Amino acid sequence: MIPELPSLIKTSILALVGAGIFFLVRRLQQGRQLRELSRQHGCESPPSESDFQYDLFGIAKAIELGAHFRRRTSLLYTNTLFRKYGETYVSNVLGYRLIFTCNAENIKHLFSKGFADYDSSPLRKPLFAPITPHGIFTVDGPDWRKAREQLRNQLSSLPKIIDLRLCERHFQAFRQRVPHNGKAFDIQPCIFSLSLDIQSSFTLGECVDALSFTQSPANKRFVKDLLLVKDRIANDGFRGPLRHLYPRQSFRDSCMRARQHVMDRAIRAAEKQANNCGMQGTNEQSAKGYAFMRGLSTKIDDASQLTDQSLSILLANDSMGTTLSGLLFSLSQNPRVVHKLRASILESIGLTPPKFAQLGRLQYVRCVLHEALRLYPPAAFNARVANKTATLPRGGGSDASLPVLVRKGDTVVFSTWARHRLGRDFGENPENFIPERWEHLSGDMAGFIPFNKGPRVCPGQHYAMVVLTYVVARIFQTFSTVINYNTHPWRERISMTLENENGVMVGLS
Ligand code: HEM
Repeated sequence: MIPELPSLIKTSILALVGAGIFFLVRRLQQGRQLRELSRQHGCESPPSESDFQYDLFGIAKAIELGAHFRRRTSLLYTNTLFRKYGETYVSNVLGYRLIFTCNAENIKHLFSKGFADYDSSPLRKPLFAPITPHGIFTVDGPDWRKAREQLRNQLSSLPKIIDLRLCERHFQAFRQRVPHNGKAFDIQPCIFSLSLDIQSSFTLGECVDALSFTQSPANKRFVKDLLLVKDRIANDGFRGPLRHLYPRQSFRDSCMRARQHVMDRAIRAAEKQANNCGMQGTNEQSAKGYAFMRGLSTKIDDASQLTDQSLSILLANDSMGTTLSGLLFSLSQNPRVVHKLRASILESIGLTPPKFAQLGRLQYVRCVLHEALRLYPPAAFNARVANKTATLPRGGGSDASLPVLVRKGDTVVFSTWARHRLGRDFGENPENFIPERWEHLSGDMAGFIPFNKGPRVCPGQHYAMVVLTYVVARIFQTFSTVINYNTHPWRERISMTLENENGVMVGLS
């Protein structure tokens, strides 16, 4: 029977009041539980951003963050806030509670003891899903452990997986791009192309020829799609929920094409693997050399999963570009270091391209790379979401020495950029490029986190250091001077990694 209108209204009002009371009681209960937990762990609140105390819905703060991202001042802005509020403070962005930290103990906690309490996927999954739905960057828990295990063996045996003859071929292609007689050019895009060529050869077993003057239309399209995808992921990361307001068609198209490009090769690798089954040995090391995808196809027979993991490795590639671009920018302003760097390389190994065993001898190359990774960490920011009520060891109370309660769903944003530049972990003048500081410091030291640490540490760390050492050695065996043509200071451009918005204008002679 259809109830009369007045009784329908009455029922609705009663239901609404009931729901309201239920909601209120639950909030009060949760509040009481949180206060109790806070008391048990000795937690105190960290400072909240006072400039936004009346911004109840976090809209003004979101606009402020967006403006800094567009003006390329996000890193300066957050460092200013760390100086103002201390190493840990809280912001409200569009109703989400964000805890910003650059405190060494808090970051160490996220990497180690507190690792299981925090996830990456709530933030990354919506961003990466169209390109790598089940890639290692996108997943947590058992899926992540499985992906990690699959990658571990493929990135561990360095002399087997790194083909220095191939690196040399790519270096020679890079050399073709350097104008003669120290003429000015923007070295940054060449460096990014060099690392993409190295990385695509390594991952797919075929080069995308980003440095070539005769790149095929298919490779050109693939590189263009990858760039668009990476840019969009970075922009959407900053936009948060507002990303839904922006059209996504071209992003989806690029994801689909880039995935298909890699999928075609994954299918071929999986078929080859199936044909080789039963034959002696594996096909990881074919006549063409090692290819990550072929190696992985001995572990994964599903082409879609193989595509996810291989594309993830390609997306991680820019980090080497950031490191070299930051290094060359710093060197352009430090002729003393360039002179010392070249002399140290020539003294250790002379002018012939280094062999694998010789790379470890290049101590000063290691120092300049560590210094570049410190000042220009490719992952300048990172974030985790609490998957249950958890804590951070520091940031609470008037002197920030007490633990902080982190509620389930809160986001902890940690800044590698700030950790590397504020404070005294690295000795005097932390904002300056001084490779000699690494003659007394270790790359394993607690506050140095370009590759993160703990279970989710970058699995490509050692691979990257070998390849970077080779490239730096070859550049400075070949050239003795870096002429500085930069007329603007370094300015952030946050994509999947970090670039100099103004380019890196140098001459090599
Ligand atoms: C200078 C070069 C590099 C730097 C600074 C770097 C840095 C990082 C950082 C900070 C992470 C952790 C991200 C997070 O937990 O949120 C990471 C993850 C990762 N990196 Fe690298 N990376 C570099 C090069 C590479 C290379 C060359 C490869 C592959 C050959 C690679 C493969 C990966 C993978 C697969 C992950 C995901 C690990 C996981 O989620 O368990 N990286 N990298």
